[in-house]
Amino acid sequence: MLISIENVLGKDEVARFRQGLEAAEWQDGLQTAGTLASAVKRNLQIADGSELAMSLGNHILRKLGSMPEFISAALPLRIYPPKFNCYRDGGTYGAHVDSALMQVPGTSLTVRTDLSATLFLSEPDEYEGGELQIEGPFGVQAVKLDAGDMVLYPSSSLHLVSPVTRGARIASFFWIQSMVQDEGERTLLYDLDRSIQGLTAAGLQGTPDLLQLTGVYHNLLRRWAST
Ligand SMILES: O=C(O)CCC(=O)C(=O)O
Ligand SMILES: [Fe+2]
Repeated sequence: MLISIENVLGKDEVARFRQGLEAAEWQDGLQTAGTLASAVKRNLQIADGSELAMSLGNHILRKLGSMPEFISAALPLRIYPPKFNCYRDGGTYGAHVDSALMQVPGTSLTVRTDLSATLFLSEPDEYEGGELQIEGPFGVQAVKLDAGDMVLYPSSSLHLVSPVTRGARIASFFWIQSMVQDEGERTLLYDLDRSIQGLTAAGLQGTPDLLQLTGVYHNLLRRWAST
């Protein structure tokens, strides 16, 4: 399942991020590419653990923590500290699958990558190309969102970023270990939660049917979640 979440950052926050990032030191993304990725990765990144990456990353995590749609879709257990990348001058990231396990630098913590996220920090008209193309059960989906919006997709998907032939594409990207490892189970829980939220908004709160549906949600979560 591929989910776009709008307005993770407002336009003023995006502008503040961009100011910081444009003045920052960027390094060759190859420095952190695994053997599989290094043949296809051509971009720039901010150093992991830099003060800027940490402070912007923490801001993103705080925002996401208060977003019911993100919590419902990801059921996050652990989140890899957000990283920042930039593609320009033909920069691209060819087809790859993200590594299954990522150790958080400077810690002994390992994140199993269940979900991958890209939070766009450039507006689509600022650059040519740079679509995130994600392979799914119904073919390839090309994603290019407004600045401040984020896409979530299963880390098991083959994906690529097409070459940026004009301007620059700046983004934050990171991985999430979900309490529900199985993509199919997580999708069912997300769909069920959306229905419950919809029925609640329609004024059915407190009715026996909605209570029962809410019970089913929690009982499935109890079965499928690990903490
Ligand atoms: O830049 C993006 O949108 C995705 C980056 C990516 O796929 C990766 O770093 O593994
Ligand atoms: Fe990737």
